[in-house]
Amino acid sequence: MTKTIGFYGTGNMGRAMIQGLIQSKLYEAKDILIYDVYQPIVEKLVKELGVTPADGPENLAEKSDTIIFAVKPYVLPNLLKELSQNLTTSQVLISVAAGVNISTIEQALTSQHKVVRVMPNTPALVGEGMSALACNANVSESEEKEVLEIFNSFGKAQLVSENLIDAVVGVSGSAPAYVYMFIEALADGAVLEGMPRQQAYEFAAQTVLGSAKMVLETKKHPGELKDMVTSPGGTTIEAVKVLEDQGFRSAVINAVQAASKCNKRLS
Ligand SMILES: NC(=O)C1=CN([C@@H]2O[C@H](COP(=O)(O)OP(=O)(O)OC[C@H]3O[C@@H](n4cnc5c(N)ncnc54)[C@H](OP(=O)(O)O)[C@@H]3O)[C@@H](O)[C@H]2O)C=CC1
Ligand SMILES: O=C(O)[C@@H]1CCC=N1
Repeated sequence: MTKTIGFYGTGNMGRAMIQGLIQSKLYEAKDILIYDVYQPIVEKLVKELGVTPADGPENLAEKSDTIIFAVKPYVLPNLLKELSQNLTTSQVLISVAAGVNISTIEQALTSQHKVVRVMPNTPALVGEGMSALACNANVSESEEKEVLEIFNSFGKAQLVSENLIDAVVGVSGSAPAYVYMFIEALADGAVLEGMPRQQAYEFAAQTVLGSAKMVLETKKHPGELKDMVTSPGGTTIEAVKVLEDQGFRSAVINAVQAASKCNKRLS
């Protein structure tokens, strides 16, 4: 029998996962049900992607085998309470909301529900997401595998213990934002030196992509890869010194910690 997956919330993160899932071909677009309070976004996704709009929130709960909640953190507990009569203990309920603990979700429903807390990121849209998953005790091993398959379909996914989700927010959930800032800043530097802006974005983004691939594929320590670029008395060490003088590393470490702390605070 064909399995269905439902999404509450089709904003930035919801859309990224939906598009990633369709591109991966794990689900056919018609088997993806969506519900969002903002109707224009639903119409747009139905038209552009061919997903199925639910006839209201209860209808989505009743028709979906697996459900992903991609609404804002403060919306989630009330939404779960509203749906408590429609959600069953055989469905796998996945939340991507920052700062919402598994126990908060269980309290809004019952401790018998199958709950998975996930922290994904928006590169899911292009099949290069990074997600961390934490499951409650009601999720069976085969269901755990199915959820991993969903999140691996648009990138990479790992099971973690729930207490690591705060670190995950800092290092990957929120991190695309800092990487885009870095790309923008790299390009601004090239523009300052006279390169046209569009060309500068391509040089900067491809350099970030290639450097990330080197870390993942060579498995070398990032410091060793840095040293391979840094010729004695050369251009790179001049740039490295400026970054160290201006607190680049500690700025990034503090940023990761700030996002993690905020995630803890939200819970
Ligand atoms: N953006 C990101 O990079 C990441 C986000 N997340 C998490 O994903 C969740 C969504 O974030 P994001 O996509 O950025 O937020 P968005 O605001 O872009 O999307 C949320 C959508 O949910 C809609 N919504 C509000 N209430 C309901 C409801 N009761 N039922 C269905 N839909 C509803 C919102 O409509 P309206 O705007 O009209 O309220 C909006 O369209 C958050 O919990 C966030 O913590 C996790 C990892 C990364
Ligand atoms: O900024 C946020 O709160 C969400 C969670 C991780 C990325 N975006």
